[in-house]
Amino acid sequence: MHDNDSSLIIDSDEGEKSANTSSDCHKLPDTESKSVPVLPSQCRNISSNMDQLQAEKPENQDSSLVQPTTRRSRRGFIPLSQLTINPEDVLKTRGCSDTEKLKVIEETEGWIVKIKPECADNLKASKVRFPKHLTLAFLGEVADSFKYCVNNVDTRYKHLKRKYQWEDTEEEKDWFYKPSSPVNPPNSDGINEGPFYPTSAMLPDASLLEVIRIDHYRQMFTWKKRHANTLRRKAEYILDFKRKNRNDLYKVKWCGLPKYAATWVRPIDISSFRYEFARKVFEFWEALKKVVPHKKMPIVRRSNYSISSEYVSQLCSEYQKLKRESMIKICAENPLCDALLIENEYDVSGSPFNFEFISKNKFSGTQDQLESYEDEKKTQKDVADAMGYYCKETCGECSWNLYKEYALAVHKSTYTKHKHYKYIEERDYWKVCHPPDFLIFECIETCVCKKEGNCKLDMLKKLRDNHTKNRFLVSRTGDDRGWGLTAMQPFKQGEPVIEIWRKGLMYSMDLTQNDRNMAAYTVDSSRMGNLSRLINHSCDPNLVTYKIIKEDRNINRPHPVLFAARDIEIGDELSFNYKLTIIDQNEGSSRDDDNSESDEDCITVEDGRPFLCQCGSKKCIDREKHEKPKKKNLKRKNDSKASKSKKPKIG
Ligand SMILES: C[S@@+](CC[C@H](N)C(=O)[O-])C[C@H]1O[C@@H](n2cnc3c(N)ncnc32)[C@H](O)[C@@H]1O
Repeated sequence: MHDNDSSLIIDSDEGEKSANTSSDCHKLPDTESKSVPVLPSQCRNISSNMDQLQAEKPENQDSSLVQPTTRRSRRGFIPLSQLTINPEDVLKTRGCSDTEKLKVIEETEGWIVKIKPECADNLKASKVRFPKHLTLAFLGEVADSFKYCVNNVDTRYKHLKRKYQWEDTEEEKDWFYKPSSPVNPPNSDGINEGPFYPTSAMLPDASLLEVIRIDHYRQMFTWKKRHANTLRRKAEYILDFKRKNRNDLYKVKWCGLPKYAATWVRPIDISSFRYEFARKVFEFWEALKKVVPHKKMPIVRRSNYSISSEYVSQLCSEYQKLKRESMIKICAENPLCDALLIENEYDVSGSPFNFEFISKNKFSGTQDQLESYEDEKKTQKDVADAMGYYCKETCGECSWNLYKEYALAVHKSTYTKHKHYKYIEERDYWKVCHPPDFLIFECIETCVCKKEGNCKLDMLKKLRDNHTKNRFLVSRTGDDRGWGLTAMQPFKQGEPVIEIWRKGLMYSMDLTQNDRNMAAYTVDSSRMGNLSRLINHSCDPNLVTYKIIKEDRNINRPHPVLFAARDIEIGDELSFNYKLTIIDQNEGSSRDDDNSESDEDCITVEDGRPFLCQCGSKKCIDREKHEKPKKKNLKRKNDSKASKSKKPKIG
């Protein structure tokens, strides 16, 4: 291990300081041409440099355990990477002598101490007091040598509190003592091997906000900038580079941590995954070459250098592209890979999958209701069969007949022979070809075209058959909208994208069309659903909802399907219009924000819309509300100036 203690301090503010003082800081070799920009060939030197460093590391060093040492840093504390925490000692220092009972501590992730849930009560009984900020994060205050960490955490906590204006709540005081259950069951030795205790299980009665906050703290402490270099985390990619007094610093985005947790490190301080890091450095220079003009690349003889922010943001989007491409490649190369792609570069909130993932609608009513639903379905189908609503000679016959009935009955419009899908020859695909407020009737098994295998009107079936082939990325939006769904393949305008099983805040969508006498049916994905549940609202959406009628030929049981409203590229966030409606309670009138579709399935929330829209589109209904107050002030100022200037002169 590198024994220069000042090398510990590598963060955005202090990295520079340490770089100045350190004598063996990493720098690119000066031996080559002095005016040559730093190019990938030289990056290989970095990697060989790091190989050397790796070799210097004692073999038996297990970085998952903090090692004992007597060496103290110049600042008077022991570098965390050189500390050992002996759980029993810790307990002794806290006056807990019954070590058999209190098998308390698992040491993980550098310096975070996890307390086994069953011990929490014992600790409570033995009156061990933990500072509040530590209890929040489920840390233990373990030894005096950790004091500085505690102070650090304290400062961090105060900062966060100020930043997010968090207030203490009553429950917070109690959080530490709440029993928890680990993720994995104990192994044969009775030891819990779960990687982490999920906050929701740990705090079953905590509100969602509290759970998020605790998770946030826990994560914060795992990536503390000061110790980023000792964390056992892989570098995901390098975001930025600067040279300060001939010392090179790289800004690293760590795997599993948000972008804002990126830290400045010197390669020499990277204690884990060095080879990986060297590769990332190499990739960084490769990517940088693509965006920074040759003239502006850092030259070796310059002792100070930083990349202009314009190039850094270009580099980030380049990385994003590369990352997504590699995700797609991984999926394509592995035909069995039915994994969900999840990406969160913005914060530390956990998985969005707090619902049961299902691939078919489930009926949530009682057995009686289910039976009557099945009976109704059967009757409808029998009626449809008897009426001959299936293709007898040509594909599309069934849909024309059904459409005729529907158009005349519901829309009272004149019927013209109708086609649901149109073949676009030049681009070789079938697209939907009528407005979304009409139902689509698809061919069924009784149809002759189905029997002969030349049906062209069964898009929903194709969508279902292909549902694993359509690739999506679940991604954090980076604003208050939470998670969203991103296309990982292009879709052409009019193509079906995904079957929808939820709508709006309530994650539900009413299906009933026009028969007020029939029981209403709703697709509700609050507890179960598919990926469509994660699609956000937009006032200028790239998806549009169509309703498709299949086997039972029942217009009150359509399958909502999202079709591409325009061409969608890889990386575009998917969105559709929730048709948010405000009911004006005083006047009893409703305002529909989108008149293009019928208002049968609008979300109507009596005291206003369920959320302020943050879709960011030019057509956003809440755009004005998000505009910076500065502008308004400016406007007000201008107005008042104008009104002053307009004042008629008296006399
Ligand atoms: C069906 S969920 C969509 C997935 C959701 N973003 C998540 O993380 O679970 C609908 C919720 O997402 C949020 N949301 C969706 N679109 C939004 C928008 N345009 N502006 C603000 N919030 C939005 C709202 O909180 C809404 O209740």
